[in-house]
Amino acid sequence: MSDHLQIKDWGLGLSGHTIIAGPCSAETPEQIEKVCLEMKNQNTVPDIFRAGIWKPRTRPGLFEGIGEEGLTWMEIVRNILNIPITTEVGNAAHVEMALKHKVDVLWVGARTTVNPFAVQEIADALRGVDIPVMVKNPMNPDLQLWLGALERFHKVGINKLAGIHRGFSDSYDKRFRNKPNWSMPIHLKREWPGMQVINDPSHIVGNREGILETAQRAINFGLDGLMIETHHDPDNAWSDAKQQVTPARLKEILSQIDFIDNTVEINPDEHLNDLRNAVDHLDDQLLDILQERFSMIDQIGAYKRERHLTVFQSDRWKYVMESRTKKGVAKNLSEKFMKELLYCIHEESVKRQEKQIREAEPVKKA
Ligand SMILES: O=C(O)C(=O)C[C@]1(C(=O)O)C=C[C@@H](O)C=C1
Repeated sequence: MSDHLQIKDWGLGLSGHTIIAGPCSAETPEQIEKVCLEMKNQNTVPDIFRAGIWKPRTRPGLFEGIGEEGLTWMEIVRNILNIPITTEVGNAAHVEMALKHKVDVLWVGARTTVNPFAVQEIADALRGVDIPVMVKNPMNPDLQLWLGALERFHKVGINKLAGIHRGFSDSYDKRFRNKPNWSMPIHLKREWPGMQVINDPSHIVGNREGILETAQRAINFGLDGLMIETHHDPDNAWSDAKQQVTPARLKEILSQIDFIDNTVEINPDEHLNDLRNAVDHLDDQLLDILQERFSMIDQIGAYKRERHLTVFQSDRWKYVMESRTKKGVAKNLSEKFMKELLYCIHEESVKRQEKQIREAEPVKKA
């Protein structure tokens, strides 16, 4: 997996954070021309121009993309902006058309990433083709599906790869169109060292107002670029009207973001070294304490086995959970963190005790 190429090595002349912008959908040649001219006039030319040609819509009857004809309009982008172009592909026929019209970068949407059959079909259509592919996270926060889709492309020889974090479907949390889960791109980067992830704040927030804040958070976390839907007349866009911004607003957003350089490795000075040494020491203590706790847990496990008691003790667990969470919150630890930590510890405790019971000699009945 290590032989994949980062965005700067895709041969497209890109460096630093990658900015991808353009309309949600290609609508008419005039629309493409207007967006490009406004980008040029505003002096806010992205690194890559995006335009949806085939739109996966949740329900039928909405604008489902202009289709192949829209790809012929990409010449307009090349003439005005002279930058690479990316579009979404959802099946082998889309790939064939995109390649025919010399699209420079492909992306796979969240609805496709969830379906390994569809991803494999696209990957098979790309066997032997040298083109970068960006894979959006699946609709649900399943890291394995995301990784799996990237692996399918890698296996057919695509080595120019990146992920796109566009948030996750969550029908209860109305604050977002697709809720961000910042742990996911970080997990992806941990699992596949060197894998870069672009953030798509437009699909995360689903409106124009929240884009700047979400984009800044993505950069703070160390993501590698932004994909922002941009239209010369967002209110009258044929799809995603609420979340598209004008080129002028794009310019404002990009000028307000503090682009923290994520390629610079920290060269620790004495102060940082001291702090890290202190953390090393504290982590050692944490591990000693955990070792001690699990030794007690094993003793309780032996007791339970002898007395023929179940591993899970709900009243005791409720007390542990509530009392520790309260204490943790008083020590400025978040309730969410406390609950996750305690669930994790409890899960390990019950697994150990159940294993003790399973592996021990059966207790003789008196
Ligand atoms: O108190 C017990 O019975 C334990 O085994 C300890 C412990 C824990 O991890 O704190 C583990 C399992 C039980 O469900 C309740 C609590």
